[in-house]
Amino acid sequence: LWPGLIDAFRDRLPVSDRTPVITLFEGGTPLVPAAELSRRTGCEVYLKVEGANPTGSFKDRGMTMAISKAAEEGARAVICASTGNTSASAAAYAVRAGMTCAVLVPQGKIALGKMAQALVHGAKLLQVDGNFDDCLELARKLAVDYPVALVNSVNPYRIEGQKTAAFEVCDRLGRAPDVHCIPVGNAGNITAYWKGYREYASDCVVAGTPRMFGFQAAGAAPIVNGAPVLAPMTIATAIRIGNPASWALAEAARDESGGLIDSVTDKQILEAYRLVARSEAVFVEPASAASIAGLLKTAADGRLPTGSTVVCTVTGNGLKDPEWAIAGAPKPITVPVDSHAAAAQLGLV
Ligand SMILES: Cc1ncc(COP(=O)(O)O)c(/C=C/C(=O)C(=O)O)c1O
Repeated sequence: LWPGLIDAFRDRLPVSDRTPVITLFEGGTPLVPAAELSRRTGCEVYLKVEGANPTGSFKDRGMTMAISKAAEEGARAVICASTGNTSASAAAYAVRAGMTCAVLVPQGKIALGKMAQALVHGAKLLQVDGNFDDCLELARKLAVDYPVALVNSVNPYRIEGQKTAAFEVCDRLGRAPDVHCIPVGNAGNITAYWKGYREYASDCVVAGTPRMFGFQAAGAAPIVNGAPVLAPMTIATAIRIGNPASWALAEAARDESGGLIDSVTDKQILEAYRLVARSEAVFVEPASAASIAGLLKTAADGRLPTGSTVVCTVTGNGLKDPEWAIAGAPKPITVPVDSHAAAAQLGLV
């Protein structure tokens, strides 16, 4: 039986028997072999399906740690800025801890499923007349001036929780992958994976570390451009971030691992989004498909050596943002209650 993240990796996390364990039994997510992506790239490709976490994204890994440590420190209220998934997760874990939760989201730029989660869990939600970067600046100021604990990925406990995904990949494969593909927004997750891989390698649990391949949306690619993006634009609203809080750490992960950080267009993201659902039966939200789009891009341009073992983290559940699945689908057909009519429409006759 899966004990939840903190108990699964207790000896590798900054917890003690004084740390209350606030958990929704997150982690232990599927590592799904991707036959079609393997065929197309000539590699051995796996998907780390983080949409299978309790609130539907990888954020639960960081939140079980951040909220448990906040509880240990006596916090009664938490705050975060979010493009949606952090707020959904913080709201849920705050309920488990009996804390109040304030979330700051960029006005009109949060997917419906994520907004629903924050609201249904009773978070105090403020829409900020600005983008995510403005929200994070505001959340940081509030956490300094008021008795609320900041649970964004600038909180090191978030990174500690999220690094466990790298442990799970290695435990399941029996080795570190050659390459790990991941979307990059505020850059906490690429930082966390790299930390986890380095820890496993330095403890000789695995022989080596993967090259980290991070991918930003072309309209929100500050690390690729080498400058903040003042008005980030992408349909992948989860990574619509122009000034990542963990910018330097993401570059360190790229450079130390001999990897890369590149961008993919919204068109490439949507193509990957549809491909992975149609061929691997995994429904991810658009931002998550950036890692698949990046896999395909680097395979096509020769930067991904054939025969590599590759893991792509798909970070969020497709149910969070279903509009793009519907927008791209053929219009639904309506038939009378008549089996011949239905058979004809289904091409059975
Ligand atoms: C589905 C999904 N995929 C990728 C990312 C990028 O991860 P980071 O590079 O660690 O930021 C996010 C991030 C979301 C938030 O930053 C937030 O919820 O505020 C996400 O929700």
